Amino acid sequence: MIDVEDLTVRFGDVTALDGTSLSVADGEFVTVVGPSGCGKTTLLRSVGGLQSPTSGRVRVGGDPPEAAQSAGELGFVFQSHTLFPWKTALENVVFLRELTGRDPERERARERLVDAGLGDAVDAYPRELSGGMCQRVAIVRAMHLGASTLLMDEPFGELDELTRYDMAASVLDSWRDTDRTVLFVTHSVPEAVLLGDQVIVMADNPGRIVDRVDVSLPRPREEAVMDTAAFGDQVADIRRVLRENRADDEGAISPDR
Ligand SMILES: Nc1ncnc2c1ncn2[C@@H]1O[C@H](COP(=O)(O)OP(=O)(O)OP(=O)(O)O)[C@@H](O)[C@H]1O
Repeated sequence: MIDVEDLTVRFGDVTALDGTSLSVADGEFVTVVGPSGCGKTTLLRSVGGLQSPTSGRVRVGGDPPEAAQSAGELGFVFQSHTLFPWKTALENVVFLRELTGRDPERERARERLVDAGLGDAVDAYPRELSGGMCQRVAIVRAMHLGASTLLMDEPFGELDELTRYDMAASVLDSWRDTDRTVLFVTHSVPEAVLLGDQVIVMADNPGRIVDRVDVSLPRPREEAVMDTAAFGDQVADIRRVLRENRADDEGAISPDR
């Protein structure tokens, strides 16, 4: 359970988040879209305890985020991977479990890497892998940690179109199997609809939540759902909300994405 109450974060004159409240129930997959600079990353970082609020309160599973993090209950995937360069892909994946005193489950970790199309990369170091491959390792690592809450900030940004949807399918599979809570930031409205139970729509100047849209598509969702009229309607609805709340043209989300 994620609980954000009246959260304001200011950086000097910039109000990155203005009195934002948000509640994500256990097991929910909530996606976040909005124009560049509307505070999506700041929201995620605040939930993860990486950003202190100017005012307001954040709780994860009833605890301050810092406590949830040290208990290994928070997993992160950032826009650019944060792998340890001196560890192989497999060692990177098991490390966080070791750090939090859990069974590293090496064989399961190896299987996850193979399932993510990284069978040949298990014993490779990050410098030997492409940016997209490293990002996939980082996603596998977050899944393998088994944290009850997963915070993902544009995790597929560096991936090509096909790999993006393979990874989306693997994140959805893993989420369904473990029932964890996910807060997922993306610039892509179709990706937000494909993945989310709900889509949080944000606006900028100041950064705030302007809508929360239920995604009424059945699960499990395959990529083919994106070709249906119902999917197109949901995407169009969210794009309309984005346009209606656009402060100006600068930095606005492209309606084609
Ligand atoms: N550490 C910081 N110091 C100063 N300003 C910051 C800092 N972090 C974020 N900001 C500002 O706060 C606002 C929100 O930034 P944030 O990165 O949260 O937006 P975003 O929606 O994630 O953007 P993007 O989609 O481009 O990643 C922006 O105006 C940004 O410049």
